[in-house]
Amino acid sequence: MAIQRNKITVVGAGFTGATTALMLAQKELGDVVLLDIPQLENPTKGKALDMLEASPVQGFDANIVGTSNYDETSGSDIVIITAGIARKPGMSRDDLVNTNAGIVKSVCENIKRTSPQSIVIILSNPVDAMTYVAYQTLGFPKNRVIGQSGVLDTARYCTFIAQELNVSVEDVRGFVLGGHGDDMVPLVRYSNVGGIPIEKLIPADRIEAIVKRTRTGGGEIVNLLGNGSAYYAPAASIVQMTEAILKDKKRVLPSIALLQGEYGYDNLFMGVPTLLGGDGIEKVFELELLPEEKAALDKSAESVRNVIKVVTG
Ligand SMILES: NC(=O)c1ccc[n+]([C@@H]2O[C@H](COP(=O)([O-])OP(=O)(O)OC[C@H]3O[C@@H](n4cnc5c(N)ncnc54)[C@H](O)[C@@H]3O)[C@@H](O)[C@H]2O)c1
Ligand SMILES: O=C(O)C[C@H](O)C(=O)O
Repeated sequence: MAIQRNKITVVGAGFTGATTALMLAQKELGDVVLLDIPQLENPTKGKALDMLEASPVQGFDANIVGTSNYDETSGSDIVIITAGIARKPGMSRDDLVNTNAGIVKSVCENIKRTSPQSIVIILSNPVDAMTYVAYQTLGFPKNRVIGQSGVLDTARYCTFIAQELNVSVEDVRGFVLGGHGDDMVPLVRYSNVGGIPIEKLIPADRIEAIVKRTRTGGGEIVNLLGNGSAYYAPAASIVQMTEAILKDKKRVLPSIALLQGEYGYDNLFMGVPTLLGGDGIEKVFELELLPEEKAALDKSAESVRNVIKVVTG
């Protein structure tokens, strides 16, 4: 009996999109359709074919095609949106809002038509506001419209903690709440190494430095690259979320979710701990926060609201 593979569409075949497509195929999470604009159809086909030709060497069974035609994406289980412009040194993610809102809206109009049952994961920046735009345009239930930021921000945070203590990254646990901007909230109190709270292991001034570096982690890479933004860790983050959904793993991962009263916010998309499984965001975990943690989250929420206002008028 033939088992049908999952179908995953990646919109935007640039740095993050192409890297994501390759990682998805390498993990055999499904067949991948990589889509970019018609002017880039041949390079998109070329990237997909090049990836496919790596499959006999690496031993993965997954088809990968490039296209600019949404009909080829139809019936996708998951759609990942990486389309849009990336920032350059000196820019904030919010500077991308007008251009990327137009792009995300047009992409979502097509997805709504061709993959109406899909779960959509948004990467394009400023990602909290772009997830809002996607939700408005798609008209899908909130569990099927998910933004990626927290897995990446948490990965950076955990990398820096592991480096600080010279321990395995596998033993570091923590998470980052809030918007994907410089006032995101790494939750120090909930972070541990092998179960030991990091506050018992790292001096306060060093923790503060790690929190600061996490908040500006995207900018650090932008400044080093000079002409674009991070893509390896962002792609790995999207792939982890996709795997959690396609394998119904019920992972507890931070995602950008629509908040309707949780944490005291209404009608706001922002990063919170979620349960990711076959239905997308199956639950938002609400934690009790100390007054200073809530104040930091309020500040981050305010920044997200201000960007959303730009797109809602
Ligand atoms: N949320 C996150 O954590 C995170 C992480 C990394 C990157 N990003 C964001 O992801 C986006 C992409 O980054 P990148 O490094 O891949 O940029 P990139 O410039 O390498 O690729 C973007 C691609 O999108 C394509 N595109 C533009 N308009 C399109 C449309 N209407 N339909 C289909 N494709 C279209 C472009 O042709 C290009 O190939 C940026 O906005 C970036 O800021 C977010
Ligand atoms: O920093 C950026 O502009 C890209 C992305 O949001 C990141 O955090 O790497």
